[in-house]
Amino acid sequence: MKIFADGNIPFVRECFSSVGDVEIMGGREMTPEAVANADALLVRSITRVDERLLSGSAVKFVATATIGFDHIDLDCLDARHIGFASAPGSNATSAAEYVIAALLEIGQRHGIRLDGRSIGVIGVGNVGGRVAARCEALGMHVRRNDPPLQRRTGDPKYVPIEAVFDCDFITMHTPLTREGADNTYHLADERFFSSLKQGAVFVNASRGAVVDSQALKAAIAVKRLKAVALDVWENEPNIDVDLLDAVDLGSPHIAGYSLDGKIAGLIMIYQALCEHFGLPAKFDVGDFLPAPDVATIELPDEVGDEQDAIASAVEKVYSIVRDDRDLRRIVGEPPEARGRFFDALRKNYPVRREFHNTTVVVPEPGGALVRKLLGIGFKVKGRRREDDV
Ligand SMILES: O=C(O)[C@H](O)[C@H](O)COP(=O)(O)O
Repeated sequence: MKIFADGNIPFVRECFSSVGDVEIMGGREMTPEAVANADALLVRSITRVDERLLSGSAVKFVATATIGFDHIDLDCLDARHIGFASAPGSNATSAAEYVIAALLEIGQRHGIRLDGRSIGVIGVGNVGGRVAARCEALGMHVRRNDPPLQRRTGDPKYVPIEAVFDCDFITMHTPLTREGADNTYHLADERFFSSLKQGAVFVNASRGAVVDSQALKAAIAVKRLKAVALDVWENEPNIDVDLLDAVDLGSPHIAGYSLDGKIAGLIMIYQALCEHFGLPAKFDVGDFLPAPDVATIELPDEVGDEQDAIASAVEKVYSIVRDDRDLRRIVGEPPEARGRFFDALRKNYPVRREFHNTTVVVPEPGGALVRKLLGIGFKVKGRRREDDV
């Protein structure tokens, strides 16, 4: 079997060589000619898989090592009887941890206490659900908006979008869809931003085109928004550098880029391919994940301010400030090189591990600080042996 794979899927050769001949290429190099001989295609979000790419090929199976699959034309795959798999939830914890890091960093910069603030989570699937749970653990009042889930479950905890407009924070986690009742293209438009509370904080880690960039820039310019964190952009990799200049935190679509999330995605599509072709799967996540660099963080005896302590623990494991600083170097590049720069930041992204790999050692077990650390995903342990949490 010939498996053509995006080389930015870590360990893709090591893993898939066990079931076929692996040819590695860049996601943007997957042209109809290049993939004509493939039996299986392994892609990421930057490769559009549609009739144009597949016509003339013998591809029997397509997998994307991502949660989102707006880049895949599923009708085309159906019509061609091509099997399909994505990696739902694989990097959801990573994306949720990005949001927590963004909220804490914005909180520190603007002197905002998260405890007691309200946050509207728009889109409550794998990522949004995890964000909501973590925000609640931090003492925030969470309002969940997800019309398809509301219709499916009838659960009153899902509120109409108008009910989140007066939240202190808004965070976007919908898939990108361009048609139907739940169309999310430019969901955050001029009307959306003008309905928000004055001085709201806005985060987008879903897809760039869920937000109308012009409307967002206008909302920042008139100070409707106090702070903005953007991980995703319209027209990636050719992003709007004026918008980058206007936001507090910008990053190159890496919210889901923890090594844990990437390996989980790899294994999900590996197991799906094996199942599709009736082959035994011999690898699991544990075969590729190394020990974490930051296994423990010791808090001092005098912990001081709780939010400062949590922000500092998060910063030691994941520095969103470093991601922001790295992306801002894009403005020093000539305009025609900026897309390559954005792609290169993603390709060479440093190893980042999820919070559950780190144990925070606290002076006293129990209490609000411990509950919050556990709630956002850390392991926690008391300083004395008998103080295990
Ligand atoms: O949809 C997803 O899984 C995420 O947005 C993911 O982080 C996209 O990453 P990439 O396609 O660059 O691997």
